[in-house]
Amino acid sequence: MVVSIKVAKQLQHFIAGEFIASEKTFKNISPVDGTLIADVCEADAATVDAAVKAAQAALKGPWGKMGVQERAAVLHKIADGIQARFEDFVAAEVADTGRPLQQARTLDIARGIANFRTFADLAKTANTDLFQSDTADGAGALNYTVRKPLGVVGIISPWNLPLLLFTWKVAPALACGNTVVAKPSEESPSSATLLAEVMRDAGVPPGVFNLIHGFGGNSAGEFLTKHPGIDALTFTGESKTGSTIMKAVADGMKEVSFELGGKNAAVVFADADFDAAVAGVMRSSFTNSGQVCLCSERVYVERAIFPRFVAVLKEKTEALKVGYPDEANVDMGPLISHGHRDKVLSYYKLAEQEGATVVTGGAVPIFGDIRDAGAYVQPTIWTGLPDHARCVTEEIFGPVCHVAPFDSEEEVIARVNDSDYGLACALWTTNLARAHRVAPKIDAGLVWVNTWYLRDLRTPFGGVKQSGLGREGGRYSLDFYSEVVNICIKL
Ligand SMILES: O=C(O)C(=O)/C=C/C=C/O
Repeated sequence: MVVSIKVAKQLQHFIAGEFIASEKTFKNISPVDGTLIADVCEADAATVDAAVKAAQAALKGPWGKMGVQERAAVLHKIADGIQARFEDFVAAEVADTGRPLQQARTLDIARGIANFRTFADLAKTANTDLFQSDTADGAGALNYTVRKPLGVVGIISPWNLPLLLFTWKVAPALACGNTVVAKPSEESPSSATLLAEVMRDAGVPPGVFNLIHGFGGNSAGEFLTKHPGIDALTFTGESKTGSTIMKAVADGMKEVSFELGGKNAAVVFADADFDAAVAGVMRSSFTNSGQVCLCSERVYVERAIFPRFVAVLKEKTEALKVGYPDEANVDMGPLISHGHRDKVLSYYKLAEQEGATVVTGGAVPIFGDIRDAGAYVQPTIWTGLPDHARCVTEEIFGPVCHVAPFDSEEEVIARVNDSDYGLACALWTTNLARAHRVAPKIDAGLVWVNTWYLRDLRTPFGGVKQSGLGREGGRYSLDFYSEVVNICIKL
């Protein structure tokens, strides 16, 4: 049984505090069984323009005059609103993505609430700089910093963790006094639409939060990116889309924050806690059907434990329960769409052409029921590919990893770093000195040791190289979503 969705059968834009339909619509299809979830309105350039104008107007309204304490209270009211409709948000997220109910509850919706609360409190408590400066005349000067809103922030968020990543940008943008025009992915419009209802009911002034639906190129995403009224743009998604957006905003010199792709590594040393490392690599390879930018698609295992590690990983992977979102103990749902499944299956095929040994998986599970019309794939493990194989260098974004042996720290660090990406890495070792020695040598924005995807929302989050520009999280978000101004007073 697929979880019943509680959003309207037509998902509309939310502009200046009102839900607005548009002529053109597209279909939101369930990845569990291929049925229609809802028709979704597609914003044209005029609709996007109306949204940006509403956001600009709202800056001059009560929101622009609101102090940080009052603004923080509004963000807590939004969090309260999500909490009050928790199961509606779970149903919306699960309907769009087919993910296990349990994950939607403990990760996606819980983090939607946490993101608003975290940035409400950070905005209230974050200090800025003050320097007492010497001057030639001995009287001195004071240099202090103030943070001011950027203005209208354009937000384009992805389908893999819909509410989590949507609110990871909306919350700090609002906390810093901006207004927003936000476009969720066309693959996951439901929870963002519910959030618009919560914003309205929480009394967020009209025009502060505007929601538009649509696609990227030649659709809402492009119209938003190119709109002259946008003062900054934040995007999470594929690296190639990131560079397209960067070109689009270059003329207007807009501030941009990008959290992009990855081809993350997990490194398991022989001195690791074996069971913890297996469990950790299972999580970092198969969570959310591998559809997390932080997932490990490359696993390096010290040679001494390589055969045993692969054997146990195979056994655990074959024990994973792939099924309906609301099945008891389900571990993995489908991919987001048939289109994305075609991409992942093309890599499953490519791997065999590149000479991979398919330890397990590599195909589509046959359920013999309505799920066969969904977008499921088997969790998959490969070995035997060379480091330069496309399946070992290109982001697949599915439940798959390639496991390779290594012999020394120097060797594995070089192999991990030999990538166009640099988002995250997970190291597994019980040797403290090794952990502190190796972690800083990894070219990535995030390095976990003996864990994966443990998140403290105050920390900087973002990637190096093709994995992104800038950092989100804690005061890093406050700095991105503000103009940081230095004021010098001559005493
Ligand atoms: O956990 C977060 O705050 C976050 O940004 C996760 C990003 C995952 C991308 O796929």
